[in-house]
Formats: sequence, C-alpha cells, structure tokens
Amino acid sequence: MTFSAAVSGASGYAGGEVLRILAGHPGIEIGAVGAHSNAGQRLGELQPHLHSLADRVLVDTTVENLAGHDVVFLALPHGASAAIAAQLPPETVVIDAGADHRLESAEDWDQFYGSAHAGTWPYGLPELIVDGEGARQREQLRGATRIAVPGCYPTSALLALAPGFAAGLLEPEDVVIVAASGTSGAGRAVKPHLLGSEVMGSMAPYGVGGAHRHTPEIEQGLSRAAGERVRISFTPTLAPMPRGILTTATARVAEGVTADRLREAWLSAYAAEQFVTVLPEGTWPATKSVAGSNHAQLQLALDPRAGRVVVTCVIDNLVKGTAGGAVQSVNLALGLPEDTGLNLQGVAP
Ligand SMILES: NC(=O)C1=CN([C@@H]2O[C@H](COP(=O)(O)OP(=O)(O)OC[C@H]3O[C@@H](n4cnc5c(N)ncnc54)[C@H](OP(=O)(O)O)[C@@H]3O)[C@@H](O)[C@H]2O)C=CC1
Ligand SMILES: CC(=O)N[C@@H](CCC(=O)OP(=O)(O)O)C(=O)O
Repeated sequence: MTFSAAVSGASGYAGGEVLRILAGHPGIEIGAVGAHSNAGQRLGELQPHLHSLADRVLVDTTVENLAGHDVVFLALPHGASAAIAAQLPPETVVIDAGADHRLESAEDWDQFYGSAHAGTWPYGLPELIVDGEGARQREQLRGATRIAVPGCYPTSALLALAPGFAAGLLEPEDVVIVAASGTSGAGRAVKPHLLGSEVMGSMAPYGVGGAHRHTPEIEQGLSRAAGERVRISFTPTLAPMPRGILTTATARVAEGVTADRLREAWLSAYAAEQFVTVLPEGTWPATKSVAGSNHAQLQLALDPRAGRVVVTCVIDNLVKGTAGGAVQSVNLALGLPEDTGLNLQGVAP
C-alpha cells in the first residue's frame, strides 16, 4: 500500500529535506507541494538538488490544497501551522516541524513564544526515554494522527542526557548544555546576522541567559525521563557550517556513580536503537560523520574532578533534527517499518 503526502514549506530548508527523503521512500507518494511567497514557482528553481521533483509547481499553503492526502507535513514558521492543522480531517496524519504543538505548559509557551497556546501533540522523538522504566516515546507515535517534531537542539540534548536521568544517575539541577548549530537551523529567509560574510570564519552565541525558546522544551523532556523537575542552563551558538549540531551537555552525577555505571546506562539505553549510537570509548563525535544521515552519535565521560558527566551528541539538524525524525515518526504513525526511506550513512568528506 502506498500513502500520499502533501508537503508544505517546500521552498524552505526543512520542507526541502522532507521532500529529499520522501523522494526515496517506497511507501509514500509525494502529492501537493506547498509554499507561500514562492507559490507558482517550479520546485527546480528553488530546490535544484531535488532533481526528480524539479517540474513540480509550488501551490499556496491552503487547507484545500493540503487536504485529500493521507499525510500532511507542515514545515512552516512558528505560529503558521496551528490554524491549518485545526482544519485538516482528524484521520489525516499531520506532522508539524514547527514548535506550535511541542510544549505541554501553556505558561512556558506564553513566556517563550508569546502567542496563544495551540495544545500539545505526541512528541516526534521515537528513541526518547520517557520514564524510569525505560519506556520510549515511539509508543505514543504508533497510529498517531498528530505529531510535533522536536526542535533541532532539543533532539540532540534529550538524546544526550535522558539515559542518565532515567537511570537516576544525575542531579536534576546544575545541568549545563552548550550547542553549536550550522546556519541552516535558522531557516532560509534572509537575516542580517546570517550573511556569509558575518558567519564565515566566526562563531557567536545567541539566546544567552536562558532566553532561547528550546530551554523549556529540553526541560520538559528531561523532567519526564527523570520523573522530577529538571532545570537547565542552555546556550546555543552559531557555527560556520551549513548543517550539523554539536551539543555538549554536562550534569552532576549522583553520589557514588562510577564511569562504568554511566557507560553501561548509555550503552543499554541505545543498544537496540539503529539511529542512535554510543561510539566506542575514546572516540568523540563530529558533525561531519552524520551529515545527510538520520543518525545521532554520542560519547560520554566522567569528569571526576568536577563530579560531572560530559556527553556530546552530534546530529544533522535537517535530518535527525527535523525531516528524518519527522519521516521516522510518520512511519510509526502509518504502521510502516520505522526506518523506511531513512538513511543511516552520512556524506563525507
Ligand atoms: N531548519 C531547521 O534545522 C529546523 C527547522 N524546524 C522548523 O521547521 C519550520 C520550517 O523551518 P525552515 O525550513 O528552516 O524555514 P525556511 O525559512 O527555510 O522555510 C519556511 C517555509 O515556510 C513557508 N512560509 C513562510 N510563511 C508562511 C505562511 N505564512 N504560510 C505558509 N507558508 C509559509 C515558506 O514559503 P515561501 O518560501 O514560499 O515564502 C517556506 O517554504 C520552522 O517551524 C522551523 O522552526 C525544526 C527543526 C529544525
Ligand atoms: C541556528 C538557528 O538559528 N537555529 C534555530 C533553531 C531551529 C530549530 O530547530 O528549531 P525550531 O523548530 O524550534 O525553530 C534557532 O535557534 O532559532
């Protein structure tokens, strides 16, 4: 059986990446491709790398154009998806790459986004440990008809730290996360601080001091894994590369926790997960190794002087961090094998 999918935001980075993956997906046929200011354009003019789809014409992102498909991918700016999703039939699988349906707390939503809270959908990170028993988020995604794709920084931060919180090995306060992202994380629209001459050969932090909107999203996932409230300090930085995220997360370990115990917890958490790998001891992950793949690579060490675990995680922000994670979640929603159409191999050099 083949399912049909509409993709909105098809002129953007996230929508383009969804199309790249769906073009090689044996169970999904691409239907309408939606855009906004670029409606009416040939896809080939905006996404020249999507060769087999070059002659598709972008349509307006309207309910009429998106309806009539089994699946609708929304890859729109924050705030644009909730109104559209609300008008799509309840049996349609709607997957939102934006933030509109990620947060449970209306208060957090108000503080970080400042608009009306649209509600909460199942969170599209299948491997995420959601309790102390090791239950996974994928159980919430089987047969789901509404899915919220995580933010790209939360994907890497949650995969990095959830095993330690779920196993009761980490203290819930004094968690520090610093992450570097490639520029595609900011989307395709022109922004003065993202001009090539500003970004090339330079790195800079932003959203410093707990101001980034992914702070409550990371806290929400870690608190669920820990079974208690976790508080983090999160600092994003912009790195001069088109794609990739390197997240470094550190947390104080509980009294008496050894390096072996930590390693065992992370290894057992991901032993059965094909898209998340704890690298062999002593090998530290690099963004290049996951470029173009739906893979997250991790490594960890105990810093005994500081009494902290240090975990690094790399992902491709546009694949595992958005479009790959979205397709993986949709596969679960449709009852397809979870890895259908997804690539584990990266592109190198
Ligand atoms: N980039 C990333 O790494 C990640 C992105 N996301 C999320 O995915 C979503 C898309 O991001 P990204 O692709 O990076 O952004 P882009 O700026 O690259 O693309 C935005 C897309 O949305 C369309 N659009 C803009 N305004 C509207 C509107 N009012 N109604 C309908 N469509 C509209 C644009 O169409 P047009 O060009 O025709 O105007 C374009 O196709 C965002 O919510 C983002 O937060 C999530 C995780 C990671
Ligand atoms: C480099 C960069 O600018 N990154 C984006 C995050 C992109 C993403 O994953 O998040 P959302 O889906 O929540 O927008 C940012 O910090 O706003």
